[in-house]
Amino acid sequence: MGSSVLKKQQIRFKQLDLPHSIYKFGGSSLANARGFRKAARIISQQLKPNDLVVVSASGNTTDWLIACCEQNNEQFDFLQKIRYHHRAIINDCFIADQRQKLLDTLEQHLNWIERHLAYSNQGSFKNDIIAFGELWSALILSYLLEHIGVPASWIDARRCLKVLNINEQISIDFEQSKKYLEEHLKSRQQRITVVTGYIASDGDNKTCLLGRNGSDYSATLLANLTTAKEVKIWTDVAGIYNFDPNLSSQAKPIEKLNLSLTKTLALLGSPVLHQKTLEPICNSKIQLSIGSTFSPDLPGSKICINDGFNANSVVTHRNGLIEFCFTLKSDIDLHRLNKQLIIQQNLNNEFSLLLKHGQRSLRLLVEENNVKQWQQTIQAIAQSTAENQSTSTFIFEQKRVSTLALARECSSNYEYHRHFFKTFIRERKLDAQLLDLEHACVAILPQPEIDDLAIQCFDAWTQYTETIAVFLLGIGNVGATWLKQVESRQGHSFQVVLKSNSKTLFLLDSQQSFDTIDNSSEQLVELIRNAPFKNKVVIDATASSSITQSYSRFFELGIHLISANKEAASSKQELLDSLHACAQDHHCWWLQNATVGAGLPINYAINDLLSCGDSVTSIRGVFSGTLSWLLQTYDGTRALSELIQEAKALGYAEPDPRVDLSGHDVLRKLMILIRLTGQQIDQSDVTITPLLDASLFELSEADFWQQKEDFDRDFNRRWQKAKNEGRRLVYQAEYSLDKGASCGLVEVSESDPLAQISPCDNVFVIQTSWYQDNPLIIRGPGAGREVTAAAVQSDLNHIVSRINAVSQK
Ligand SMILES: Nc1ncnc2c1ncn2[C@@H]1O[C@H](COP(=O)(O)OP(=O)(O)O)[C@@H](O)[C@H]1O
Ligand SMILES: N[C@@H](CC(=O)OP(=O)(O)O)C(=O)O
Repeated sequence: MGSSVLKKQQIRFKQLDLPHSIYKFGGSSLANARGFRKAARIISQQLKPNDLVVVSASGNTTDWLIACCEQNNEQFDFLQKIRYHHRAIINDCFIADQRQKLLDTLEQHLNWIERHLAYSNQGSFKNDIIAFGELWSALILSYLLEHIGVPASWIDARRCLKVLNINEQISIDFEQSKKYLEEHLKSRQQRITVVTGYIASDGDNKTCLLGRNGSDYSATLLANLTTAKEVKIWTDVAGIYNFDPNLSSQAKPIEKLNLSLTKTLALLGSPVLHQKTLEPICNSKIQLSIGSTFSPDLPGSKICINDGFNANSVVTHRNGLIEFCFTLKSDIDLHRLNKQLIIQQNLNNEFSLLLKHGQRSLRLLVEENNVKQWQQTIQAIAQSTAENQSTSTFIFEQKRVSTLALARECSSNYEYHRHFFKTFIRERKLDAQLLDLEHACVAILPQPEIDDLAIQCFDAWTQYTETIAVFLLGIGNVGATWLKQVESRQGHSFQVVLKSNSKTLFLLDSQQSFDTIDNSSEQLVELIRNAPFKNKVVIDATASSSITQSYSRFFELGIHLISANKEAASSKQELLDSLHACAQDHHCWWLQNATVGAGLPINYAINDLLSCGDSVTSIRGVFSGTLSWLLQTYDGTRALSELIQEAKALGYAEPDPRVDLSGHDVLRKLMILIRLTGQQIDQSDVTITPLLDASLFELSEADFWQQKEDFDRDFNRRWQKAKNEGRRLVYQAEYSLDKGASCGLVEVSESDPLAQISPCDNVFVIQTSWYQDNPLIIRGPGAGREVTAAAVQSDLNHIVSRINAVSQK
């Protein structure tokens, strides 16, 4: 079918009043009179004249019609079932003449079926018999619409959906279908048309079926042919859920899902949407959605054809399958076999999955009902390719199985899914074959029915995704120590799911490392975004400014943040304000207790005072644990440079110790505290004097160390002078409302609280309205891996309890 034909037809169609929407009501929606009434109400409220409605056979009618065609003595019981089922609907929906007319028509049709069932060659009428299911639904619904005042008519799709039928292999004849459809559209005169789904006809007007559940396909095909803007599939559940909602009340509908997840679900045999249904809309702008006939106000699911990835996952299973194993005596034509698989999958909406194949063996999963047909197909393929037909005999085994799968929307970030799924199977000691598909982990289990196991899997997955997931960025001093602390305790209500250094990301669970990914890249954010956890917390234990560039993305994605990294908190006021606003807008918490005073509760103390109505008038203190250690340890016996190296080795100093020596680290902490008191400040507002001569900080690190003799000598002189005067050298940070902010090396008396500290201590002297004459003093270790890691943990504890409080609401 040339695409030029399609285009030409579309231009012609534009002159007609084309349908905007096509609604499809499935058998589960139309299973009873209530369902028909609900459908009619939705149509009357939402559709416009010229729109189309596609219907399936009511409830199990198609199954019953197929059963009627089986050669056994239950044929007429099934016919009776069909009779009572439809009579009940007609009697409930209509009165008087309309009722009688429909009952008469039904009876005529049933008589026709009965007569044809008696024929010896009834096989040739099988499709005509099965087609009645859709016909009755169209008839009843169009009458019902008229009955409630909606102008409507119905059409047998065999008059407008034309197929090419070559050796029972059916393909859509777009040209003919458009021609007949156009004729119909011209004549419908502002009425809603109800079209029978699932059925079509070939060039000889013989009835052809579009495969089980094929009415969805009829709807998307009609949308393609008429360039409709939307297709909505109405069923008995409100969209595609993360698990079969009829099996668990905990299953949640997915509002938006992309085509790859939808296709994966179809491949795994989920009944909601079939592969073929998606074909006519794949490269179009047609909006496909799914909603519930019984709760039409619920949002339902939208299939986003061109949309990116979300982090949706679905637990899906399929009972009643047969695993086929063939060992052939000659090579099989795999190309032909694959083609046949696609044909049977696509045209008949049959489930089948080729598990494994060699030249002379293959394993295949198929539906229980189709075993015979597959056996014949494979035998035929094997025989046609064997050089000597007698050698093509094969040994064939079959096993009843079910499949359980965890499908995911994105193809990256599958480790979490895989880890969960493997653990789930392993812990239950299930005898399963595991299969890794691009978008799903699949287990083939030797049981014919696994509903209970699927429910357990869904519950376990829900629990797994609801744990609070922690992503640790930076496994240097603080990060690695925090991790050790976490590992040494048990019973956490969070789970560390990723750790990273500047080059590599590790998923902790599986001990797998990813390819080298730069931390600053959008890839890291994507990885965290797509991780399948409901509550996510990032710990930034890096000293990297590039990570801070991702902060706003984290907040936009609803991810909470703990910063031990001071970069963002001490950045430009304007930037900081926008980050806080972003966190607030997205209901995210951003805690930074570890940025100042290591584990000392300085942030919490100030926040508490402010929240009680106090106000801070001044803060003064020693904020650098490193400088505190250096200045308290220095006694003139060892050179300053030697002590600097030792501080680095002990993990007190920043990776480049000059960040400490320049006073820059103190400046950042001072800014963070001032901002915490509610004041605005930028770097240019702070007077800063480095510990050593300012020119030393303009050198490269190597050149800096070349100057050590000079700076060791200068420092010793200054220290000696203070000592001689009975004073102590401290690196002080100071801020007051009237004098502003500064930091630098000062001499203080022995009785000053800033002098009364041990090496490594920080001290904060805080004056507030209420602590004016006798200031509040917080003193204790202000550097060191353990205490800083504890500060991170303290923030995490706060976030965890807030998340838990919110989820209990
Ligand atoms: N993940 C899922 N989301 C929604 N429905 C599902 C899911 N898995 C299985 N189902 C089942 O699919 C059914 C809808 O498909 P189907 O019976 O073919 O509908 P219809 O008859 O309307 O075409 C639901 O009733 C539900 O039990
Ligand atoms: N009635 C047909 C076609 C169909 O699409 O049905 P449903 O919409 O109920 O899945 C079948 O049962 O296969």
